[in-house]
Amino acid sequence: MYHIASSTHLIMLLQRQSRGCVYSSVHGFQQEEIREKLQAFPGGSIELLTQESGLAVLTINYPSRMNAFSGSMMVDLEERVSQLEGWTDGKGLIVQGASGTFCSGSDLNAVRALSNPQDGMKMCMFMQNTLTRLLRLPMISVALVEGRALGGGAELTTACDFRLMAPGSVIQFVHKHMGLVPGWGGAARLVRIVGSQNALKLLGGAVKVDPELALQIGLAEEVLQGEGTGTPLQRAENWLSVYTKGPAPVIQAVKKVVLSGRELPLSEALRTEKDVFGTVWGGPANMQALASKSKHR
Ligand SMILES: CCCC(=O)SCCNC(=O)CCNC(=O)[C@H](O)C(C)(C)COP(=O)(O)OP(=O)(O)OC[C@H]1O[C@@H](n2cnc3c(N)ncnc32)[C@H](O)[C@@H]1OP(=O)(O)O
Repeated sequence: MYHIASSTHLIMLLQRQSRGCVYSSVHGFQQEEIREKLQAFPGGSIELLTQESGLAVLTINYPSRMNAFSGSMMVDLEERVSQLEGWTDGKGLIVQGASGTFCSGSDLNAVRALSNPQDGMKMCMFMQNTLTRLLRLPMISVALVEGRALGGGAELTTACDFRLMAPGSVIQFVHKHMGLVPGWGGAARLVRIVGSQNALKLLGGAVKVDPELALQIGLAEEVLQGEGTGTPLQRAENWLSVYTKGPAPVIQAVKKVVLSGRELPLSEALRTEKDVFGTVWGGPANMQALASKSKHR
């Protein structure tokens, strides 16, 4: 029998779908098994700070290894993403590295220990799931790149909606030099950001992308200039606040309609847009705007 779902039910369904992982047990992926393996390579942490303003800061924290991802940090990241998925007041997210550098990719000590193809594939599925969920969070996300974003670190930047680069910073897909290709979803996302020609150049040449080149090819949105106007994090917060000003349900709706436009075939994206529209139409922000007879001059 066919049931017409209530709009709340439908939205919950959509939310679950949009949070959806790429891999599940159907693909031979056992989350608990790989979590256990990854936990055997400890070090560093992923810190999450949520603010009343609706902005959160996620920090990759392993300075003694240039913020490389240990196994336990991969597990940490998955847990922080789960926390953010449940944060109803969230509007914006900044992903940064500790101590003035972004992330130097996976911890080479863990990579060496997990170098057999089966373990490599499991780690790859785990990180693809996490980074897909990060990109699909119902908030606008920014990677704040200071210092270097190398290998998996470069891939992580592509799991954010925007990239802001500090002067002198570098994004480099060094995988070719390691005899690898991206495996955390970085190639698929990069093609969508800069196009296949540019992606081929960046991956094939393991090109060091400085802020100027990043702006030119559309990898970065802005270079955070302006010594004396606050820390790079404050400047990134200022930049993001322009897009997150307003009530959380409206900002989250903005992200959802853009996300569905980006990821779904047109007919499906249109239907999703209609459903998301239904959540804000006649809502508190809409009623308030109508009552105040606002003009947009
Ligand atoms: C699908 C994922 C694919 C991947 O991510 S593969 C990994 C790709 N990343 C790399 O190959 C980065 C290798 N590291 C480097 O090139 C350099 O360390 C880097 C980041 C340019 C920094 O150079 P320097 O400023 O000269 O500093 P340094 O080399 O002395 O590094 C400081 C300490 O950090 C360590 N480190 C940096 N990146 C690491 C990593 N990815 N895994 C494990 N340890 C890493 C480095 O070994 C050094 O430690 P220590 O002081 O010698 O004990």
